[in-house]
Amino acid sequence: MRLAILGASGHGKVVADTARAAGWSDVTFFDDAWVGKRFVTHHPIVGDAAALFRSVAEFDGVIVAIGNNRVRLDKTRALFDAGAKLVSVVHPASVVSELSAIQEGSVVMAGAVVQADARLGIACIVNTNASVDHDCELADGVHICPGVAISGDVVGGECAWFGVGASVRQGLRIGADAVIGAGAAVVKDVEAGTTVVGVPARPAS
Ligand SMILES: CC(=O)SCCNC(=O)CCNC(=O)[C@H](O)C(C)(C)COP(=O)(O)OP(=O)(O)OC[C@H]1O[C@@H](n2cnc3c(N)ncnc32)[C@H](O)[C@@H]1OP(=O)(O)O
Repeated sequence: MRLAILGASGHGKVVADTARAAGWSDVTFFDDAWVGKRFVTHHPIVGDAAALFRSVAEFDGVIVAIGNNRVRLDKTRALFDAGAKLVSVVHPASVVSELSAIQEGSVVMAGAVVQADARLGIACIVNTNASVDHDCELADGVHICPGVAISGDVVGGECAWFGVGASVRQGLRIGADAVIGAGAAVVKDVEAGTTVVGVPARPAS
């Protein structure tokens, strides 16, 4: 089973490791820095993004491992349009409810938990030891960083970024492109495009 990963960053390294644990036997990277960088750990980088777009048919699965939410989502959509078979990668040591739904191009890292009736769009990241509780709706391109706790019924807008260790009270609406700072405790809705930090979280000055 051949998996192509676009993005040879530290995040890409963890996606590759997660994919291997999930049963992908052959992992190949593409990255625009490939001329000067030929390996991520022992996985080869064989070309740039354009090379992947030319060769999508050669892979059983394709996923984008770029940390920037907008870039990851844009590349994922473009690869879909180019006919790539986008796949989700779920670590076997995560706990994902069979009542949840995770769309293509998303990744769930080791130790993460996704509870019943949670719904995740395309190109989402549920990072190491994060939890997404029941009935959450996360739009395309959301990143839940390591150790984040999202309570039940939370809505995360497109490309919202939940920083490491943040907590979010149940039932809140987090707007598109919002940024939740590391360690924040979110107890009110967050407007689209707003950065909030602190306990309780308030807009960053
Ligand atoms: C596997 C992985 O690595 S996944 C990646 C995980 N990474 C993260 O989760 C990072 C989350 N990012 C953050 O929390 C960032 O600090 C942000 C986005 C909130 C702000 O970043 P920047 O805009 O670069 O802010 P900057 O670092 O310049 O700080 C500006 C001010 O805000 C304060 N501040 C920054 N982040 C926070 C925070 N999380 N909580 C409280 N205060 C903060 C700083 O102390 C600083 O205050 P000062 O002006 O009084 O000195």
